[in-house]
Amino acid sequence: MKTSDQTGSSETITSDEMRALEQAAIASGRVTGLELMERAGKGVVEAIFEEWPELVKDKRRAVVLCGPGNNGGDGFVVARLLEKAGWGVETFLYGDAKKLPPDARVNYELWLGRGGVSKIEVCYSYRWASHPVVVDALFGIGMNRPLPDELRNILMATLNCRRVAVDIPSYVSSDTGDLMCPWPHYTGQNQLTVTFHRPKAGHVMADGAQVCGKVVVKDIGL
Ligand SMILES: NC(=O)C1=CN([C@@H]2O[C@H](COP(=O)(O)OP(=O)(O)OC[C@H]3O[C@@H](n4cnc5c(N)ncnc54)[C@H](O)[C@@H]3O)[C@@H](O)[C@H]2O)[C@@H](O)CC1
Ligand SMILES: [K+]
Repeated sequence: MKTSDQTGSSETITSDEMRALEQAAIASGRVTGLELMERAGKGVVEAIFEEWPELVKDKRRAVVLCGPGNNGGDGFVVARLLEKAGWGVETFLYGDAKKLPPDARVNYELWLGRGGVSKIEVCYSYRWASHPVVVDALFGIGMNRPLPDELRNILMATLNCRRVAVDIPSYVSSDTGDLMCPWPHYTGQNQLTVTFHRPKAGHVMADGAQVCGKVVVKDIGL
């Protein structure tokens, strides 16, 4: 597992420490949650083009799977930035848009201005081969229970795509690296994981060290 660290230090931090850092930065007035989310989404898109430079000129199709929290919010930023770069982007939302947290809701609305959002159920019968890039923005450090089967089945169907996990694959616990659903251990190939500020234990420990594939740490100015 390689962590190409761009923030000068690669020791891991816990999800609680990350949340505390984010809240302190926001409380200090130095930055808003929305700015952090924009930087996170921008970091994911940068990492995609750094990892697969051939995708820069060859505009591709991407699918972004957005969850009910701020990880989903990052996904809507990624969708908007890829679409702005000329990509065909489809987004799917797991959860109720009306219940999205504020920063995620803003980015959901911003995305609506550029493209539609489908219910995640549409993915069950998807032809993934025509979508070489799938972005997993379902759950990040807020994942607190096993992944529902229907989401696991969707993610399993994308194994042959270029897979991009926002913050962490949604089936890996960020504090332990344990798999949060039955998941094959060999699936680190063509998996890019883009996390923020520092790696988390889940990127380097236990099964997470395998299934996270290439982990890139992007600075979001914390
Ligand atoms: N200001 C911030 O807080 C920032 C957050 N960021 C992103 O936000 C993420 C954390 O966002 P949240 O704290 O909203 O948490 P998540 O977006 O990771 O997920 C939380 C939501 O999913 C639900 N959930 C958790 N596990 C579930 C499961 N197994 N099945 C079904 N529902 C489940 C929770 O009830 C909650 O509604 C980070 O991973 C990162 O991607 C970044 O944008 C940086 C800034
Ligand atoms: K994720």
